[in-house]
Amino acid sequence: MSTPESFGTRLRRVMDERGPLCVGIDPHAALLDSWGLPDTVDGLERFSRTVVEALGERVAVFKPQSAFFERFGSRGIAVLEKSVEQARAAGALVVMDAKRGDIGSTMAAYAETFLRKDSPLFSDALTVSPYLGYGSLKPAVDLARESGAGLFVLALTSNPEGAEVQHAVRVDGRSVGATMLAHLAAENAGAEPMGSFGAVVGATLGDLSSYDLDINGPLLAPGIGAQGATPADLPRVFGSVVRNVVPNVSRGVLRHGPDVAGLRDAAQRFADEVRTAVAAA
Ligand SMILES: O=c1ccn([C@@H]2O[C@H](COP(=O)(O)O)[C@@H](O)[C@H]2O)c(=O)[nH]1
Repeated sequence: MSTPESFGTRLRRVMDERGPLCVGIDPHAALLDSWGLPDTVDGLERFSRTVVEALGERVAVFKPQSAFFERFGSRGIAVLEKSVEQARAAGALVVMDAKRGDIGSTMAAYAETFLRKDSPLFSDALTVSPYLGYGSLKPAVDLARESGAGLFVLALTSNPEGAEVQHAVRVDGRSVGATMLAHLAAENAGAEPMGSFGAVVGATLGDLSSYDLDINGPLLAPGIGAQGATPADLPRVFGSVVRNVVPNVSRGVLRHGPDVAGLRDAAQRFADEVRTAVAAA
């Protein structure tokens, strides 16, 4: 059996071709309403299809937020499956934002759901929570390697509440967030052009120079737009690893729909601002 091309390799290529922007597919009830859509499965389907059709051939990555699909039950999950398929068919990579994390034996089932090649919800990468211990993620790490998929591990999240856990200092003097980054650096050691095991690090967090963000892997950076960060913040937050950053914008783009030109213009504006910021770094 041939080894699949790794997520890190595929991500680097699409970032080089399209720029690094990741657009979130977050069908909030308020957004459905502002788009003139009902808060129903039909509204969910029209919203998601519009986003993918507008941006699928332009952005590097889509990040569907699973919660907004799950709230509609099995029919919402069916829309999510279709959206993933359409996004991947358009050449974008899909990072499923489901933030899964559990004891290893259950984690293995989550991994089967999102990281097994023939699963209906197979995604190029999955967000995972390491707060049952990094080692509990091993089934997902192993299956991601086998499938050529990736993970984004919550290390330093964009929300202010995350600090009480992630900045907590262990007996060895290292913070919890720094420990997660160190695990990821070990996972990605020697990978070229970069590893497949990324960290979630909020663009909202200001100066992170006390953290070693050089994990030889991608850094998914939510927080731009609705949460107040801007592309211009990226060099200050990420320093020398800014070229590994996948900046995520969800509501900041989505609020410009349902007009396709509005969505495309908004995504292009963010993409241009990211390019300018990264080039100047
Ligand atoms: O630290 C994190 C991790 C994930 N998210 C998710 O990203 C988007 C952000 O949406 P915006 O509308 O651009 O604020 C959303 O799906 C979050 O669940 C995050 O914000 N921070």
